[in-house]
Amino acid sequence: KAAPISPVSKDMSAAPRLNVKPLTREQEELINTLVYYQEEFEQPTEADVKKIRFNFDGEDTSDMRFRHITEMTILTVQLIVEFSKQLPGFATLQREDQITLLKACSSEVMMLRAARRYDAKTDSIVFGNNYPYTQASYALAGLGESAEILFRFCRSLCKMKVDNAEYALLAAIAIFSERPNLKELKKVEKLQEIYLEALKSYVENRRLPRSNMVFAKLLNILTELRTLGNINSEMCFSLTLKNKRLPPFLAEIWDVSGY
Ligand SMILES: Cc1nc(-c2ccccc2Cl)n(NC(=O)c2ccc3c(c2C)OCCO3)c1C(C)C
Repeated sequence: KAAPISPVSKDMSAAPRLNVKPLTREQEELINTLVYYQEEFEQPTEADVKKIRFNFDGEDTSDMRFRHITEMTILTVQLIVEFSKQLPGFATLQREDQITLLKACSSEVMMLRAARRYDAKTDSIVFGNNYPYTQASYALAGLGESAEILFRFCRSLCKMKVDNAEYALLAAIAIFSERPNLKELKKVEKLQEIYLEALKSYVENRRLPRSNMVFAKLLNILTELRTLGNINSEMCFSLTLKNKRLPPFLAEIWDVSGY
């Protein structure tokens, strides 16, 4: 019985590009696995979202907005953890390194998820409970200037027409990144290399006519994610100065002292 045609190979039915290596079977499998789990852990369940009290009827204060964002973020970070655990190779790492990677990548993958949930028509980010976040609603929650940077990032990825496979691979590459205090750095780098190779092959074999340098632009996104993640850490710290507390789960995963 022939193996089922995986979605990736289906749209590879066009003639292979000139002197471009086709995706290997393993790379196809890897990408399909990632896209599957990206879908699996895309949205919080209805039940979870219901738990987030979201009745802004009456006065809609900055605090209520802020709390709503923190609760949505907790659900989303938990989905990122579940996605990471399914990544081929993740389970081969020591528990300590798994934690190090998850703490460091979570805000970066959050930004990727925000970009993926960005809707150009309404210029808003539609997280889990289908409540659109505009730049204004971010500002209302007290995240004004960082919202500017986030929305610029979302628009640029939207213009690049980053597809599901590329989002999933970018997330995996961000997860398997060199971070301080890793015990098995070489192992993480080796894993990242596999995902980078798969992304390179995937991009080169994508049929849709796209501007060149797509792979380079996708790698550039990874650098941007580092910057965004760092600004998030600065933001976390500044919140403690403004006495805006983060929920313990986020304070712990993002190393906000004094939680
Ligand atoms: C509870 C909570 N949830 C988020 C968040 C919300 C949406 C996407 C990504 C993140 Cl990390 N953030 N972070 C931001 O909203 C945030 C912080 C700094 C940024 C940024 C965002 C979205 O985006 C661009 C660069 O700087 C926070 C706290 C820290 C307020």
